[in-house]
Amino acid sequence: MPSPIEALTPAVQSALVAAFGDELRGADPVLRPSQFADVQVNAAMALAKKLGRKPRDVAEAIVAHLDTDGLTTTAEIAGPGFINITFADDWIADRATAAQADPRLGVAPVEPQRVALDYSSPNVAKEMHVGHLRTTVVGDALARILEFAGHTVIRQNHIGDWGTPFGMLVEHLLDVGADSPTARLLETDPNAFYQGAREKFDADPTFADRARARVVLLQAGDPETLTVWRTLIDLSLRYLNRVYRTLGVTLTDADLAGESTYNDDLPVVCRELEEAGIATVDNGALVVFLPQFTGRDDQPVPMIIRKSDGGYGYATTDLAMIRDCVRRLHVDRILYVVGVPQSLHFEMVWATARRAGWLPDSTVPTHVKIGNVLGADRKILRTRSGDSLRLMALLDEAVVKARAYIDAARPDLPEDTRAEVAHQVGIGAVKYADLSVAHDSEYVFDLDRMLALTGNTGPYLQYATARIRSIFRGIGLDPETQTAPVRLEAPAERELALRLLDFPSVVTAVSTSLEPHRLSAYLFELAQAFSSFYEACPVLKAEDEPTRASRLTLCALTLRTLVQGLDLLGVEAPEQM
Ligand SMILES: NC(=[NH2+])NCCC[C@H](N)C(=O)O
Repeated sequence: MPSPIEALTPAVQSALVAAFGDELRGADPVLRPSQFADVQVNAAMALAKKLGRKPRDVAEAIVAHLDTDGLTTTAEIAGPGFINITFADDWIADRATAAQADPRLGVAPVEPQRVALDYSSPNVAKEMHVGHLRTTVVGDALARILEFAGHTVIRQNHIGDWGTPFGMLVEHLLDVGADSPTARLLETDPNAFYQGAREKFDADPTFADRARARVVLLQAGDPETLTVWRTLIDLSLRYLNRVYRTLGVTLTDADLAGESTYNDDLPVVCRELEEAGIATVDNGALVVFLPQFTGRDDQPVPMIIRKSDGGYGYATTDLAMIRDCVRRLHVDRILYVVGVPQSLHFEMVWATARRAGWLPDSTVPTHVKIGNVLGADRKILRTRSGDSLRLMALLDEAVVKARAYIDAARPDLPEDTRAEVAHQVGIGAVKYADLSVAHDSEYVFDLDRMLALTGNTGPYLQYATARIRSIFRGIGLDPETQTAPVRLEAPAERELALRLLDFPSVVTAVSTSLEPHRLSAYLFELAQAFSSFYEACPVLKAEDEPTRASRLTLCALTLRTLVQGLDLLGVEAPEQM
């Protein structure tokens, strides 16, 4: 279902053609939301210049040829040549009624694409930190939004499960035994397991030698070593999956594509690039030089794909991943939800993949850049001892704080309900805070602000949904079955209905721009419009039955839109709070 502005656009385009001829077919009529009307047409300004006429005359000609077939009531020229347009109440009301009857709230599926989505990607045997919170939460919101829009999403969690530290980790696991309490640390406190291995490595030269020999065995595919390595990964996955379940993200073991997945492809990638003359040996390493990427000295920046010791890095793995995604999965798009600093790395990998013929022009790669999470001192969030903050500890703290709130606000709720609501509110607050700022900007991690019941926060929106549910609970009505026709009289009703009709275009826009914070901003505005409506318009005590029924439909549609919108962000909406 097109938004009001989208519905009006073709009519204004036709008016442009009717007034000024065929060369204006397809021209952008520049429709913008306005504080003076429902929408403003700004096309006259630019057109006047082009046509050598006064903007007001151009605006008058557009209005004279405008036929909106009942969609609008007035089109008035203001100032130098703006056209202020008002939508017809009946049209808005009919659309709102139709949206409430539609399980997809008017969101029409788009032309489906196959999208590979690389997100989360933490390292095995390491605690996830707040940086991973963002790559996980933003990636998961994008997965949900793209799927809802109609695309096929192939989630790819590139866990760091390979590399030199695994010699030491495997050797440590062999020493302590897979059933030991130390091994169980991988599930509960992976950093402690890692530290244990590291300390032995630094203190005990024979252990260090064994660790080095183990790396060689691991890379050679020694079956016994691979079995222990597999156990290490499995134990670590219990930790990762616990974080994912706590966060309520949609990643499962089926989405794992660890770095090790591409081991067999890495030599092939190197050989093919060398044979094609794209990579050359330089000081013993195999490197790709791309003339378009130059450093300060104007010399090309090398991208190393095989180190002089024969080892491989991220560049080679990422090249193998592209090659595989295009060949085997036939993707139209590849999205990488990864930190801002990796930007040049990805540009170089894509350029190399294009030259090698692995990335056709029809496949579009995008780096969804993730900004840093800061502490109150505006430096990267760390513990007092300088370590990166454990994600699980932050999440636990958020839930404890939410629990204190709900215990005080709703002592009437049963204990297990309060525990569940505290979880939904605590986790929802942290996720929403992350999703309400542009993904490439930094933000300060502040639990008190995230948990506030006012402002653009998760709890504010969750509370708005709980409040609407309580209206329906009070009269024993199911909001899903509330489909009485919407009628518009009060300005606040009209304002709310107009906002509701924007949902489909917001979802579609976010699925293209990959900016979940625009959905958050929309939901916040919608909740505010609902608040104004609820203050100005009595619902249960409305003056007559059709008005009451209409207002209940507006309440139900608002509830469904907020809950659906929050769900697309991966934020749960408690039944009560
Ligand atoms: N292609 C990628 N996903 N690269 C990002 C890897 C992130 C790395 N595993 C980390 O935890 O820092």
